Amino acid sequence: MSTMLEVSGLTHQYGQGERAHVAVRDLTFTIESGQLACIVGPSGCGKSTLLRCISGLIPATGGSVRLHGDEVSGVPDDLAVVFQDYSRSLFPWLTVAKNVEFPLRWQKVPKADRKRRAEEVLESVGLSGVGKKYPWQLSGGMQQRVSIARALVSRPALLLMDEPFASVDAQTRGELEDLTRRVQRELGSTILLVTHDIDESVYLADRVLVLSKSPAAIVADLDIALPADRDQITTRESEQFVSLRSEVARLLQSPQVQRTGEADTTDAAHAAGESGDAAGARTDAGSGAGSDRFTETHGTAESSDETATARS
Ligand SMILES: Nc1ncnc2c1ncn2[C@@H]1O[C@H](COP(=O)(O)OP(=O)(O)OP(=O)(O)O)[C@@H](O)[C@H]1O
Repeated sequence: MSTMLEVSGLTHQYGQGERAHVAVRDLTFTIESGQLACIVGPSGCGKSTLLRCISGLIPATGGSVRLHGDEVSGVPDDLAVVFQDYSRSLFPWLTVAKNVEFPLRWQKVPKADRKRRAEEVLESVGLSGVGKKYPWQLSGGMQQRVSIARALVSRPALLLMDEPFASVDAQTRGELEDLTRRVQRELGSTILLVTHDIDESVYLADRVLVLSKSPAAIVADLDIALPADRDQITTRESEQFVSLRSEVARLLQSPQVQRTGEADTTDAAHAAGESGDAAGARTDAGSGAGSDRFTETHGTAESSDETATARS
């Protein structure tokens, strides 16, 4: 496997002087080509800032980001981002097909190719036949599928996903998780996905990076050695899965993660205010309560050394 993304000593500071706030400090990691990696960390720790720096939307104030060897200094052509808020990222005045084609117009791909590729990618996300509709005529889950299709249509070298399923109901969320894994395997995409949801990170990923409170530092880098074929019921029931989610939950409650030199009270209040998702059964990285609930319910938090390898 070749290295797709190389993040070295990445630091981002918002503002200057007394108003300066260091959101991420000295982060170093690599993502291999074809990997699906998830980032979890407490609310406000700097996950979105990290993705914005990787995508070139904001400049790093220290360190560097390289995409297949090239230093990122603006938004690279072969990088795509899926955001949580699909309603704000799709163009309501364009049909679904035109929304999906949009990045190809930018790349000056001929019209017939654009149409064919948009149809293909819509089919791969289970939306063939809706190309002529407008986004606002679709359900939230379908709109997020359109966003994913639009991100994939240009065959990006790296797909960044920032809490992509946080605004849909629990059942749709499961469907979109499965869609992401299927598409990633079929296309061999490299994906870096940020989530608050510990269960989701373990279910989706080949690898989970656990971040500390702001300014974010990498506390653990876990291999998720679950079988490639995953199923919302049997995988989540498996001992290996339960053990891994315990491992991540424990890490998120560890002093290493909770310790914070610079996080302000707003961050702490924000973290405490998070209360898991509508399903009520997930464990939320932004909520100590979620982890307690897990411990009470499942009480089998054994060492997961067999299934998780801490790389750092
Ligand atoms: N534009 C900005 N100007 C100043 N500070 C900012 C800005 N954007 C984010 N921050 C601060 O940087 C820190 C990290 O924010 P960021 O949104 O990256 O965290 P996050 O981990 O993605 O949060 P959440 O999990 O709640 O989405 C927070 O303390 C936040 O208040």
